[in-house]
Amino acid sequence: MNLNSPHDTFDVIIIGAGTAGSLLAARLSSNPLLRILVLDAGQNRNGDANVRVPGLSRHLLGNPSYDWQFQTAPEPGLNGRVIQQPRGKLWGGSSAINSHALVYPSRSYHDAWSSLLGNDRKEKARWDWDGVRVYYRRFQTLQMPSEDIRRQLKIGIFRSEDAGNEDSEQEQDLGKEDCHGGIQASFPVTPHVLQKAWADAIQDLGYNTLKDPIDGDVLGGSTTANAIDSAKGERSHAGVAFLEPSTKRENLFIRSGVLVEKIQFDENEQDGKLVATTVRYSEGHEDVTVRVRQEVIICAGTFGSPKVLELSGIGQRERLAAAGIRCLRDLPGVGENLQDHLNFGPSVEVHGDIETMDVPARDRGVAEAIKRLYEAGNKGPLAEGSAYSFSYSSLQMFNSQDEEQELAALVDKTLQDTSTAKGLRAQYEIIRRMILDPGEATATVFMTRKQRYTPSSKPAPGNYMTVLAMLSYPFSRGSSHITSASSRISPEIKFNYLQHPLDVELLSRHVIHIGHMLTLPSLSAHLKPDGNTFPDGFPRQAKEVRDIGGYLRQFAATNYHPAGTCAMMSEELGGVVDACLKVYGTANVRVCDASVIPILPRGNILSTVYALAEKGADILKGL
Ligand SMILES: Cc1cc2nc3c(=O)[nH]c(=O)nc-3n(C[C@H](O)[C@H](O)[C@H](O)COP(=O)(O)OP(=O)(O)OC[C@H]3O[C@@H](n4cnc5c(N)ncnc54)[C@H](O)[C@@H]3O)c2cc1C
Repeated sequence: MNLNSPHDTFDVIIIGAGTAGSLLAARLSSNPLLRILVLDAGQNRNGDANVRVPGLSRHLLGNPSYDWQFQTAPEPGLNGRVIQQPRGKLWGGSSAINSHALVYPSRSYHDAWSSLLGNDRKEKARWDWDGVRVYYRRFQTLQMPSEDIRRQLKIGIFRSEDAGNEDSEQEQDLGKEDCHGGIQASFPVTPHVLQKAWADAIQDLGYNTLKDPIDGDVLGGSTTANAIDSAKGERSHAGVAFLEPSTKRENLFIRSGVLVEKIQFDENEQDGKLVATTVRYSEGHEDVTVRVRQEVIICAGTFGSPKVLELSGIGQRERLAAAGIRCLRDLPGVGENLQDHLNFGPSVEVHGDIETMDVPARDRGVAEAIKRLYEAGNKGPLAEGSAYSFSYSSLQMFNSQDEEQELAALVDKTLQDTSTAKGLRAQYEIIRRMILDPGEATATVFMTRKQRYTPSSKPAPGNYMTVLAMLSYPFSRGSSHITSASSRISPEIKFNYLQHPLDVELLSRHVIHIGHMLTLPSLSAHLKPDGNTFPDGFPRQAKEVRDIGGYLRQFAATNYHPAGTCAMMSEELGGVVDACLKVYGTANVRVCDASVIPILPRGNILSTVYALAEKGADILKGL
């Protein structure tokens, strides 16, 4: 490879054409003066039916044509279970294989994120709510349903962020002002009886606010958006929304099916910082080296980004030595601080005439009819997502004053007994505040219209809804590290799920609350009297935390939200990137993807990844 060839020299090299990488490529390539190269191990599968059709997403997971197929080491807190961690290996990355739900974080979450940066708070790189809120609208276009559906599903009013006057008509105009990005966000087209029942139940509980879900203040919920283009009945992901339209630009180059091995640095440092000069990748059996003039941006995801850094000599000195890699920068935070959202809740049998997703799973004829309906006009259950019914609840919502005090004392005592490093202490203090603040959610509770925990591989008879509590801010932390100098070997991944006692305690308390929700007339009217509850033996109205822990260890599942392995925090707290996404100790290497999220947001994280990529693009463009 002739490195002097102008064809192999780029101003910016983006590693990973996933969720964040595709968005960044689109935004940065709007400047025709920048010659940009995007590298991804996966292929362009934008036209593939399994990717396009929302209801076929189950065919993507565990399939090497789309999925990296990561898995954890046996997890001691989950009875030694090995947890599958799918990650997208295609254009659009994990946004092209995920479950579409679009959920937004809270104002104080972002304010807390910003506090982890210490004094590194530049005006243009602010990560508090005021510094980021506009980006939560920019990546998407809202496709609002009819008035009738909005009423039935109690969908909040999205308003324009910058209209200024709270009362103006424009403010109420469903967010047309700012929401004009490539991702299409839609709601159920044909509301299901259980989705309506959910929205009613949330209202009966008194916490459907009908407020704008993107305004940072919402506690409560009802029906959330999915990243689905309802006009086409197709998944809307970063590969199709951002990367594909940008391929027309002559300054954007995309190389698919190539595995990045490492970044290489100049022998001379600049002001004591490493200067990236080339990126090496393999294409089949050939090694290729490309030169970079300005920036290398790693967007390889929560497992991929720390791996690229470690293979390039940036990470924990001892780990790199053990893998046979020369350490160029000892940066202890690389690959640490791994966290994920875990969920659990009962599957309960509903009346036999309520058609849930169990019916096509069991009955081939029904599945064929649904397929034909889709083929005839991209409509029907295959055109919609599987989870729209959400709520964000705080334990404080259900507690008496005495119970609140008891919870506060328990949290304080447990945290006193848990010794931690400085960075984690700062995070724990934030999580403690979230738990004790009645205005913050401690769990996302959501409903799917199908059974889980089926004892055999075939769906059990009967139709079900499953109500799950997902702990918003877990305390347990793990790591993802290389064990070899070969880029072909997967990292060793350990989450230490439920290792922290408060995770078991808080998730169990939310599961108890699900039992209360199921007694509300709006939901209980749909439950079959004496119907089944899964997992087998689980008490539908569990009353005690001690009754639930064992079920969590055996049945809790991931929501597939791993984050945090290249955390944006001050270096003193164990951070890996600064407020401008730059890796500490380097002059021109940045990370921009879920790995930089220092603490998980209250709910699903896709919107945060898009928002941080939008913000990253503005930072890089000097805006
Ligand atoms: C099954 C599943 C369901 C989910 N459901 C939801 C949901 O409903 N709502 C929600 O909010 N979130 C959901 N998520 C999470 C969300 O999709 C991810 O957090 C987000 O997409 C991550 O984006 P990213 O840019 O960090 O990484 P990714 O989108 O995974 O992108 C990383 C890219 O880097 C490439 N890459 C990695 N290493 C290399 C290398 N060495 N060389 C070349 N290329 C490389 C990969 O191929 C990939 O394209 C889900 C995730 C999964 C997997």
